[in-house]
Amino acid sequence: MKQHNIVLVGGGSTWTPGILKALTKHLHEFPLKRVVLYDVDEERQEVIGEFAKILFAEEAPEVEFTYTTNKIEAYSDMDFVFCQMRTGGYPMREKDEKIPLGFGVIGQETCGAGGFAYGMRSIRDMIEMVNDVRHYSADAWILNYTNPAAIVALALDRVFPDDKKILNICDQPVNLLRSYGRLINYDYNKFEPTYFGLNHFGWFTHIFDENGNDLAPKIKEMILQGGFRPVDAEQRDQSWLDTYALVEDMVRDFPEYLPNTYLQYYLYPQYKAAKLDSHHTRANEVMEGREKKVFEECRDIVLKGTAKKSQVVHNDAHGDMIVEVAASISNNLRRTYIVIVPNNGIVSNLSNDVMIEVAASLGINGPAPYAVGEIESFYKGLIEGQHAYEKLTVEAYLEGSYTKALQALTLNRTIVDAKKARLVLDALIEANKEYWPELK
Ligand SMILES: NC(=O)c1ccc[n+]([C@@H]2O[C@H](COP(=O)([O-])OP(=O)(O)OC[C@H]3O[C@@H](n4cnc5c(N)ncnc54)[C@H](O)[C@@H]3O)[C@@H](O)[C@H]2O)c1
Ligand SMILES: O=P(O)(O)OC[C@H]1O[C@H](O[C@H]2[C@H](O)[C@@H](O)[C@@H](O)O[C@@H]2CO)[C@H](O)[C@@H](O)[C@@H]1O
Ligand SMILES: [Mn+2]
Repeated sequence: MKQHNIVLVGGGSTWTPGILKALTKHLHEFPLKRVVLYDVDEERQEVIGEFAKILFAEEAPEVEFTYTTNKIEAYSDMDFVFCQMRTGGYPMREKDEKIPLGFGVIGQETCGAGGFAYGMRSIRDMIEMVNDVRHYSADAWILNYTNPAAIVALALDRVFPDDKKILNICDQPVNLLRSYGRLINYDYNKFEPTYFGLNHFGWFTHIFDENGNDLAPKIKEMILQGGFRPVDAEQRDQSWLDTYALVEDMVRDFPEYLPNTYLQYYLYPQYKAAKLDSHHTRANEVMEGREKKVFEECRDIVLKGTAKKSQVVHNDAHGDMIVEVAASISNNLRRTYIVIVPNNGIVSNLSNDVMIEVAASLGINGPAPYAVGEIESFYKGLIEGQHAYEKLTVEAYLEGSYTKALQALTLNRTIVDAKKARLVLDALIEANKEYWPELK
């Protein structure tokens, strides 16, 4: 089996320890020659990098491991680029969440005005990353987690239409599958799901078992009877438990399909905005929780000189997914994952340029998505509105257009009112001066 060279862009991310753990766990199907962590923040990179040295020495000493802030070292001679950057970091995420809430609309990492602001920041760095990678490793696969994945995917498709080796992914569908598995006490690995939508904006239509029975009706029934919790509920903060709990309301109101958790921001925008605390948002929860814990534990591991029994290298769907996707592509395994691809007729009544999230078989030539066919009016209407918002966001960035930015936010279901959209947009422009192009 081929031994791979891989780089993690955003090597100082809170998710890096989990991905590294997944890499060591999957060596049998995804052998490694060289692993590089790359980040623009030297301090973050050093903490995670020093921890990773210990992890590899203990779990896979044969792997050449380095960390760097140098692009040439990071991107030269790579087979896979795993990308998970956050332009502006958590302090900007905090503004994305708090500024819209100050105007009474949803403030969320990837949805609504917050997702718009984050998207406008991510596009610039993501374009730069692809150009750099292609300069130093023309054939590398780029697997991207960077959010908002829907907007990033659309922007990269626009700017690099002929690049067939960029794949945008999200772990939320597989997290939902794991959570359904826990709910009905069934091995989620045996599920065969059908799913359609945009990223953070989709539905499971069926969840088949290995005998061809659709388990979706049973899952919906159980949710209606006893509520819904994430597979790793014991490790979740309260805000995520609240988010999962509201799936019950969505299933009651719209019982046809099983919704992605993120749809609640669009289906109940006023109710959700009223529930969110504009003084203490998810960004605060993460900075006080996951970020603090990951960095403290990594420092502690370095002091102790061992990563054995560490909590920080706990492994979940996030780490597993990106490594398994890489293994499926590299070894032509043709396993099925839910990924983000150009529509090109997969949902037959949506336009070709929509970046849809669907089940696809992943092999050496990339994703081969399974056909979905026609979708019904409710879903088509929601998706087309959201796609128009995403497209206008990308165009606002590429053209430096204030009008398109205002159109995008007005179309977003979490805002709707154009006067409110203008107020939020102006406040976000002020907060993002360092990152966005000038909008005229
Ligand atoms: N698609 C998904 O389902 C999914 C799941 C989890 C996280 N994410 C995304 O993964 C990313 C990381 O999340 P996090 O919460 O760990 O954030 P984080 O801030 O802890 O980590 C991001 C890292 O990226 C670095 N960075 C910023 N700009 C960079 C650039 N241009 N080049 C290289 N590195 C850069 C930062 O310095 C930071 O260390 C975010 O975009 C997040 O939204 C996506
Ligand atoms: O609010 P955060 O930073 O904790 O999470 C935001 C991300 O939420 C989803 O990711 C899940 C992930 O699916 C799962 O593996 C698990 O570990 O928890 C995460 C949430 O904490 C979402 O898919 C991502 O796009 C978000 O960035
Ligand atoms: Mn996601």
